[in-house]
Amino acid sequence: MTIKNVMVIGAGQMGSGIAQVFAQSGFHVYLNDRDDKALAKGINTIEKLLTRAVDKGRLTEEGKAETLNRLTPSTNLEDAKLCDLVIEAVVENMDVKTSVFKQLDTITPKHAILASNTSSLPITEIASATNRPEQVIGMHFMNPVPVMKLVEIIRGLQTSDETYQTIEDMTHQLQKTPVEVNDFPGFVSNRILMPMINEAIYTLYEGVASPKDIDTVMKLGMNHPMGPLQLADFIGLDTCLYIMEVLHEGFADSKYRPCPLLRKYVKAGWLGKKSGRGFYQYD
Ligand SMILES: CC(=O)CC(=O)SCCNC(=O)CCNC(=O)[C@H](O)C(C)(C)COP(=O)(O)OP(=O)(O)OC[C@H]1O[C@@H](n2cnc3c(N)ncnc32)[C@H](O)[C@@H]1OP(=O)(O)O
Ligand SMILES: NC(=O)C1=CN([C@@H]2O[C@H](COP(=O)(O)OP(=O)(O)OC[C@H]3O[C@@H](n4cnc5c(N)ncnc54)[C@H](OP(=O)(O)O)[C@@H]3O)[C@@H](O)[C@H]2O)C=CC1
Repeated sequence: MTIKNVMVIGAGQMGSGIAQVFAQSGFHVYLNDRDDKALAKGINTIEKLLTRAVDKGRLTEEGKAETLNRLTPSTNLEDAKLCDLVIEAVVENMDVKTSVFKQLDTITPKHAILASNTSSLPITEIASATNRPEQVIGMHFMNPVPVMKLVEIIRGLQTSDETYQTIEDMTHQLQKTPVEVNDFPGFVSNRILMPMINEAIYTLYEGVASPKDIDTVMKLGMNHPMGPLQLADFIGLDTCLYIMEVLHEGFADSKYRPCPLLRKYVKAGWLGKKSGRGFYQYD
């Protein structure tokens, strides 16, 4: 199948990065958000990152202008009727995602593939909100999308081989490396990463060390590029909590219980870097 037009839904940190990578790879991209302000912020982030790429000599001014020309901001989901592929990157909540997929199923052309950038939610359940489960798939990018090479591709129970192959080929076209995984809570990435982050939060909660010292142990002791608490702030504490809840519920195993401190911070609106405060404070 030939994919020309792509819609990315949700202009947050992941959606804007995904839209940028597709536009830089020559696709026409509709970046959709229900909120004008969020959309403007997403486009602004892309412009800044492209300018940085020009300054660093990785992109020409012409390449930057062409990339921006391929990006169309959208607040109308009906624009998806022009798209061959839609990638949903809204909040990590099953009800919100299934509502988006239900609408997309009626709006998009019959051939269109519907992908989710979900971090942990079952693709099979998202697919069941549509009448085309064979064309629904997980396309899980890593944050920050323009930098990270991995895309976890998740097959739902009914995802067809043709859909899988199209998305795998597309991942190579984006200069990323695909890894095929089956539909289990948290897939591979967050089944391993998020319990480590949750354990770091317990380590803080139990007074073992300060946030900075916990992060230093993992950075200097294990060569991680960011400490787990800094990484949690970077991902978003709301997203971390939602993922832990999916693991806890999905495996029905107490080893995945979210740390009470994580819940407390999310309730306080301390969502990490994006809200200005999490385990650290940001200007
Ligand atoms: C939750 C999920 O479902 C799945 C996930 O995504 S989990 C999160 C996965 N991501 C990680 O684990 C990231 C861990 N951190 C890192 O790899 C690194 O700290 C990092 C790549 C983010 C930054 O690298 P660094 O060497 O510490 O900093 P820095 O030198 O400033 O940045 C390196 C490059 O990344 C770019 N970069 C950094 N942050 C960026 C961002 N938010 N968006 C786009 N580009 C970014 C910088 O522009 C820089 O590129 P150039 O200098 O070549 O232009
Ligand atoms: N953060 C990370 O490191 C990673 C996150 N993910 C996954 O990507 C998805 C998005 O995460 P992230 O970008 O961090 O989240 P953000 O909070 O940064 O962005 C989500 C965006 O989606 C918008 N949105 C919410 N509901 C709708 C809707 N119904 N229609 C259109 N737009 C909507 C939000 O708008 P508003 O603010 O108005 O609600 C917001 O602009 C989640 O599923 C997450 O699990 C995957 C990999 C890594």
